[in-house]
Amino acid sequence: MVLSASPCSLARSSLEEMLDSLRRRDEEEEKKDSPPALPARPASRARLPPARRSLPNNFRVGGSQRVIAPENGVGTNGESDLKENDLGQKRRRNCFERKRMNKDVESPYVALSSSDSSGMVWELDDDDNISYFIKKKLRVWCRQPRGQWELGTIQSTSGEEASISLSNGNVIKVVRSEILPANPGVLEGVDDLIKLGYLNEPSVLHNLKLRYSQGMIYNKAGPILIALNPFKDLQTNGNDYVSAYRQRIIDSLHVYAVADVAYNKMIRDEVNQSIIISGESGSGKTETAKIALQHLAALGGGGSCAIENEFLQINRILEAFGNAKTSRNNNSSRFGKLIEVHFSSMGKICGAKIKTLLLEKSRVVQLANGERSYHIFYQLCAGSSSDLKERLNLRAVSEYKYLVQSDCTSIDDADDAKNFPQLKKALDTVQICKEDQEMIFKMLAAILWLGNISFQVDSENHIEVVDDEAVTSTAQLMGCSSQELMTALCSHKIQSDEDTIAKNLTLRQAIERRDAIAKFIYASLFDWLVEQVNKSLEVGKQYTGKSISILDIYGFQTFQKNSFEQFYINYANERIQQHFNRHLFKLEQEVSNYVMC
Ligand SMILES: Nc1ncnc2c1ncn2[C@@H]1O[C@H](COP(=O)(O)OP(=O)(O)OP(=O)(O)O)[C@@H](O)[C@H]1O
Repeated sequence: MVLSASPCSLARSSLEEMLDSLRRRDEEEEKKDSPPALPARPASRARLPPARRSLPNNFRVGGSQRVIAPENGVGTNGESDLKENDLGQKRRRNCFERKRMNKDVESPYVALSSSDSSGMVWELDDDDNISYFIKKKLRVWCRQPRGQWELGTIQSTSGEEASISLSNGNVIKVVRSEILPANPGVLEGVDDLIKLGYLNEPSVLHNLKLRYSQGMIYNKAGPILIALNPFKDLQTNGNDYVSAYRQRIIDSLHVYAVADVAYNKMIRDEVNQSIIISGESGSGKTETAKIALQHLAALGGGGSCAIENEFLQINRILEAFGNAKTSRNNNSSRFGKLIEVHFSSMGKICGAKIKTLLLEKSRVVQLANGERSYHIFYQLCAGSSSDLKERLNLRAVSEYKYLVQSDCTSIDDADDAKNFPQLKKALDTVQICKEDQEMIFKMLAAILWLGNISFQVDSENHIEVVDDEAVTSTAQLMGCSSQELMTALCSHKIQSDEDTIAKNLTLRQAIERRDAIAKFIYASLFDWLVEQVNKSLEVGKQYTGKSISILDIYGFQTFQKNSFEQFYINYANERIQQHFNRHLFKLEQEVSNYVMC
């Protein structure tokens, strides 16, 4: 999962600014048929990766391959310098491919003559690289047949193959293209990936894994924070930890640092900030967003826990109505959210706004095996009082077709019955009155009963609704007559200039109509709830124009059958990934330019 803080304009949401800027540039791109430019980034204070600083000043870029090499030639440095240069140079090489031999040299660099005014330019030569690695017994990564990477040292080469002695003592043969240079031990477990001399896939994964095994879930990649899901409580959050962090008793990498940077920049530079959280489903985006929000509440809450508590209760509502168990995550957010926290000129929280996007409506009517619908349905069935059950004619989960179409109705470690009264308390906190709460539960029960409505086809191929308890309960909960409901489910009205013609639906169309009504009710209910939450966040607060936004949308998804929803979700993720790539690589490019100047 990746986090980054970036400033945007004052008046508008920073995400809106970012998306607008991307849109504008894409339009230009279409015209020019050239890659879109980057969105605005901080002009100053770009943190220069330390690895760059270790490059000698006399490094030049040679040839069209843009290979960076030392100007002074072979053997001018000692062994350590060579290794250092080696690290600086080869970070962009992908593998030891066969190229050209120069037997006279001691180092992996080979001199090439150049017509450019700077004289000699140096280029890495891969056979010499390998000789150098063999001679110095430097470690390499080699890819195993099943795709995993193993650490070893090259013993010898023969044609396109190399013999690698693995750390467990085995010797294996690997093709050269499957060998990558490994970083020296001194770079093991660096906190910033940019410090790695070789920035290849196994080196990055090894570094993350090593730190993870030592309980360090946070890593940096330049200005980006990489948070790994610990799947357990590491006791690195909470009020005690926040105050220790603020007093600088603890200064290890943390989401708090990202929130701190965003907060300080907003106050100092008076520029709105965004924290963008991206990653695959179950990687910990929502948890990370909560931790960032908790820290912002501590920074801007003026010592009071009220705002923190309010965020907690709002979160409970959003999770009940917007989260569900998926095959990857027992509490997966099935919607995206942008939380805008507003601050006064003194840096105190003076309001917040939640914008939600892309709620997965299809989940209400269609479930994959091992997955559940939205938590609220199970909470309502398990936790409502007998009075409420009677008013809603509510049954057990097992009696509703929408809920039993998957083989999963409960979650380990989650108590639906216990969560329901807590949800009602949260609804009270955001000032949703008892009458409105009753209406919410009525709508949920109506959706469940709607799913139980079935159809039959008569001898003349006419479709009819089976007039049973499902129809009467749905109609009663919706506040209409059974006949009105059955007509709406079976026929389609076409309005002509003079007349209204009723056309009978086919069985498939009727089922789609029924499901569409259920999805529409749920999506409208969700939007209404978010509106109520925002109203409660607005009470007595004044918008000052200063804000920090946290974006948390659910990750990429591919199912056996993908719909327009997946297209939307994956497209949104693509754009965020694109922003991340542009942000990171543009920064790299700037540093390159800086080094070359
Ligand atoms: N920092 C953390 N500390 C402890 N547990 C965590 C942390 N981050 C994630 N988890 C665990 O992993 C689970 C999944 O995390 P989370 O719901 O945040 O993932 P996500 O990336 O938001 O997934 P989705 O995209 O499906 O919503 C959490 O329910 C929690 O059990």
